[in-house]
Amino acid sequence: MSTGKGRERHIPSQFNQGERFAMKEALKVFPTIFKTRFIQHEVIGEYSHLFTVQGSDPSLQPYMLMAHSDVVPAPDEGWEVPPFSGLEHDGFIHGRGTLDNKNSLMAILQALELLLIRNYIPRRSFFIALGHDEEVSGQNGAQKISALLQARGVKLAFIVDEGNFILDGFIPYLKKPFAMIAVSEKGGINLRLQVNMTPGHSSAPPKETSIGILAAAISRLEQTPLPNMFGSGPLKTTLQELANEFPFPANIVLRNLWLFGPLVSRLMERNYITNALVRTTMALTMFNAGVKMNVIPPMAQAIINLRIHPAQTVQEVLELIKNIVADDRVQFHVLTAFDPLPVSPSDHQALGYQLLRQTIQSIFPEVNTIAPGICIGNTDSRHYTNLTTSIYRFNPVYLHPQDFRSIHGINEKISVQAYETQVKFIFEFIQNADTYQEPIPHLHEL
Ligand SMILES: CCCCCCCC/C=C\CCCCCCCC(=O)N[C@@H](CC(N)=O)C(=O)O
Ligand SMILES: [Zn+2]
Ligand SMILES: [Zn+2]
Repeated sequence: MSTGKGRERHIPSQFNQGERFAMKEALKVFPTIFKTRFIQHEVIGEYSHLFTVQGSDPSLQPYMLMAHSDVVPAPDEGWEVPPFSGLEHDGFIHGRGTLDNKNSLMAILQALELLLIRNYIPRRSFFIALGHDEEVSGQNGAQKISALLQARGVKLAFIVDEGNFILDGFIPYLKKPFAMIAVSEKGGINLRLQVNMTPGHSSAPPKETSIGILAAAISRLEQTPLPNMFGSGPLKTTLQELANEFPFPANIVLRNLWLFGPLVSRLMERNYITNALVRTTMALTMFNAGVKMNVIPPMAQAIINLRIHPAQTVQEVLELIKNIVADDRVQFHVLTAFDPLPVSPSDHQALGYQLLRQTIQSIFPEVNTIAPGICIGNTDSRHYTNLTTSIYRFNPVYLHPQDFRSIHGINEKISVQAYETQVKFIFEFIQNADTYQEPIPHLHEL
């Protein structure tokens, strides 16, 4: 495909020592961005940021780069360094948000700053949308930005958001890293289960209390995994793209999933991360009950966080859950719910996907395989399906299983080198997006 190389000059992504130091230390604002006349900055929903970078060729359809500034909580326990210290040591920047997703927010702004310092003027317009409430639904950030852009009549060529990575060490026998660009994401349900009972004196307890009834229901759910849905959704494509990276006979197995699918699906469900690719998962994340040690508890509540496989819907999953619980004393309250997202195009005409592919090959020449896949987590990009059918969830950062465990876990960190490379990737990507190639309209499969 044609690249932005057709432009007058391609700015090489080489940064001097001073810039690299500033990049690492840059917790200041980005002065050049804020004084550039073709960049508009707006604050949306009080704390989210929308940058509109006006390109020189208004005939090219704009795209959007996304990130979010908020993070999940991080109690000090278990952390090597205080989770909000931002301490740098051993070549790593430590802290909550260094992988999810402050690294992307800073890298996007840093890359743009470095381009502007070099008198870069984009040909293709683009937006930078930085949400402040991604971890708690995105309703006041991304959702409002999406509504604003829709009201302005904006349509996007594609979106790039967080969601997947360059994966290294996730699959046994696969020694090489590979890039998985998530072309869809699972659906989600936050479900509250509740049992109410008449309180009383604990010296004469009923046969079962609200806590016992709810705990038994939760135990049945944990002992009854939802069906393995291997074979539907982007996973088969992911594995087939990966086949060449595996030694014999694994490569033959992956090239013949029509025959070996059941074997592969059984192997995938053994590991908690790959299991999340083959089924709808349930996680009991909150349990509240009891008022006093000598009072029969009037109420017990539990929150279950479900991530829905692309082959299922919210309604189907709720039905399955109720059948497993099978106890009329347990009440169900759906707090939030959304179906799995549509699959974005990844063929040779998919502009956003091909630009990611091109830039990955340029910045990470050691990565031989780039495959479409699904994001097992959820992202703010789900709020933008009204503006584009091409949403890609990918951050150009190596991720190992222990790094994955640190996301929403403990000891989240990013190496200085990985952060610099992420800046370099975005620096190149923005220029590559200046191609004259335009997206081909994509109709989602029904
Ligand atoms: C066959 C290849 C194996 C592939 C293994 C997949 C490894 C998992 C890699 C990345 C998943 C990490 C998910 C990060 C994006 C999720 C961002 C997030 O935390 N979102 C929140 C809030 C929300 N938007 O719902 C969430 O709860 O998901
Ligand atoms: Zn997160
Ligand atoms: Zn995130």
